[in-house]
Amino acid sequence: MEEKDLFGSLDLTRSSSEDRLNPLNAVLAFCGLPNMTEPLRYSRAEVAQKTGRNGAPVWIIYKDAVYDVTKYVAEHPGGPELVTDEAGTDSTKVFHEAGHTADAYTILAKYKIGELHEEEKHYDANGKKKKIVAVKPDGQTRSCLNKVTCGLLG
Ligand code: HEM
Repeated sequence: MEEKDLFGSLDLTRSSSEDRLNPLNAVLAFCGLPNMTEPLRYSRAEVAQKTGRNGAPVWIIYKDAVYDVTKYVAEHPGGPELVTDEAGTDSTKVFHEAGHTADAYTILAKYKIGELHEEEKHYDANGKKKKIVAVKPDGQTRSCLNKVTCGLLG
């Protein structure tokens, strides 16, 4: 019987350079399984549908990561409503301001299911909040000095 050449028969055109360097990903790709070292990505709109209502699960966002806390809701020491009220939302501020101990953060980490798409993230790779730059429509981007000069010149 002809023996399969695991790495030789891989379609390397479909994998990234990182995949090719990581033997685990090469094996997963060979078996037609998803890349396990990359987090699953979700959009904010997708998370917004996971409100816990009508049988939907309870998902929250905390610092750009997505958590499915459906199974934790009933156990929540502050009562289930505090969590379900936030279902489907970016709960970063609320979760932080609730004054949770390190225990709560450890528990939360166990429910992580993925991350937001890169372009929807609010934090950079160092965990710092990104600066949101407001883009003004054309014609409104003149600096103050420019505006004063234009004003003086009529
Ligand atoms: C997102 C909305 C949430 C709000 C507003 C909230 C609020 C609170 C409040 C007010 C308490 C204090 C309860 C008391 O002392 O009687 C508490 C405790 C706690 N919460 Fe939450 N919580 C939220 C989500 C979560 C989630 C998602 C987890 C974990 C997956 C969690 C884990 C805990 C734990 C372990 C405690 C016990 C005290 C501690 O270790 O901080 N909470 N929460």
